[in-house]
Amino acid sequence: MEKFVVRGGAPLVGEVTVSGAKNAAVAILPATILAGGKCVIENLPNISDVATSVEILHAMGASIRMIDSATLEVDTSRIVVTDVPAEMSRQMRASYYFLGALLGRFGRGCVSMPGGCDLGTRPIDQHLKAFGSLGASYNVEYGMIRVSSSKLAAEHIFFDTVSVGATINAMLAAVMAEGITVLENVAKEPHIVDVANFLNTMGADVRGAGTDVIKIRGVREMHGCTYSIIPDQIEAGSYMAAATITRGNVLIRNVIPKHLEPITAKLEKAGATIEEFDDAVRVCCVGDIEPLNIKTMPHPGFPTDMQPLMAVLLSVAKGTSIITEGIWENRFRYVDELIRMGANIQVDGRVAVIEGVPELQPAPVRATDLRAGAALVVAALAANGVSEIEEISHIERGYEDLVGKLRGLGADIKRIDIPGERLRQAL
Ligand SMILES: CC(=O)N[C@H]1[C@@H](OP(=O)(O)OP(=O)(O)OC[C@H]2O[C@@H](n3ccc(=O)[nH]c3=O)[C@H](O)[C@@H]2O)O[C@H](CO)[C@@H](O)[C@@H]1O
Ligand SMILES: C=C(OP(=O)(O)O)C(=O)O
Repeated sequence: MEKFVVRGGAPLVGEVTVSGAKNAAVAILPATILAGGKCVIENLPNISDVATSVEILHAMGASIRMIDSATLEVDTSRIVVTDVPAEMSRQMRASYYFLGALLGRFGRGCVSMPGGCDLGTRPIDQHLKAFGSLGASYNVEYGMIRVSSSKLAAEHIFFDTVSVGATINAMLAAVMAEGITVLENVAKEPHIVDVANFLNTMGADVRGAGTDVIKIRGVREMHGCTYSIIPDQIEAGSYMAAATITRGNVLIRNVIPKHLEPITAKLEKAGATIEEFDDAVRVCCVGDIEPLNIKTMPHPGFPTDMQPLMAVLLSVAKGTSIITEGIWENRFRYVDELIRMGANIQVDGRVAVIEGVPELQPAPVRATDLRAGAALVVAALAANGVSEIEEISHIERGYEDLVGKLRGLGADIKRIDIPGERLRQAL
């Protein structure tokens, strides 16, 4: 087991470069299956969810070649296996995208119920509804989801709830279905647009991504391509929050400022000064943190994945803030850990009432999920003294080289292996 040890209390200062978006990468890698040929994917983040996706592709018969640390060539022409190994698909949420991609190319696919962050129930009924509407049959048995179809046909699908995963899975399954598929009430996140752009670069005809309605004209075949993944909105937002709470001054490079707007607006209200450039933002903060009310919503609303990071920031605001979680039924599990660090937060269902305290205290804490883990690291950077964050494998699912990037900003943080550290102390 590994942990981060952070000595906090100093402002973050300098420049940091954001990696490619996790939630786009984990959809684009399975989508290469639809090419049945070679794709070169650039700006891939070096995170464990990407490693798992690559391992799955490899296990299914794809050839993978590393071109550089952020670029892979994925050749899916020789894929024969359409069952994703269960132990691999359970390691991440996005393994469900293999279903859509396999169904689209081979008319069949099987994955185990996906893993990912524990945020309460994470149903996949809308994914199955989309597959069913396109003419596939499916069953869920012994934790395995199996889909199959002799011929997919276009359909008009109205989603009952706005779902990132179901929108992407429906696009993957429909790109080669005969006719024009219309998807309504879809998700509009930047990664939805990125996946649609990738599919179009492979020869698909997907229009309207980023709006409420996506139209897909089925094509007979697709082909390989070269594609660069968008920067990670949430990784960028995490550094923005860290710069603000530590009263730092950080230039965050490789971002699309437009994607950050909901985050920028809230951080400015909290007291940060944010300067936008073409592909960078500078965040600095000198004064008090002002309290805020935030409700998480589908894009272009405030992103739920930033919610724990904002809770940390608001725990040292001058007054009372309210955060309402509009997407997940149980995304406040980290609050107990934050309370160990001196925060004053009351949670009632999906609402957290945060009474700002003058400062956070260092403490040993445990990452309960990916963004909760990142939020605790940010809390530790703000707390004067040494904190330890355990269960960091959650964090490493989604943040490339968090330690290296934070050290580049002057943070005192290290990653240690707990048994190794005990041995060193014993000697
Ligand atoms: C790998 C990935 O991209 N993960 C992101 C994705 O998760 P994920 O794709 O799992 O999230 P969804 O957008 O599907 O879920 C949104 C809401 O819809 C509900 N729902 C979803 C599917 C379904 O079939 N039925 C249903 O009821 C969920 O319970 C939730 O309340 O979007 C979430 C919302 O922005 C983010 O927090 C996750 O970081
Ligand atoms: C919830 C998240 O990820 P996943 O859906 O992969 O669990 C996240 O990225 O914050």
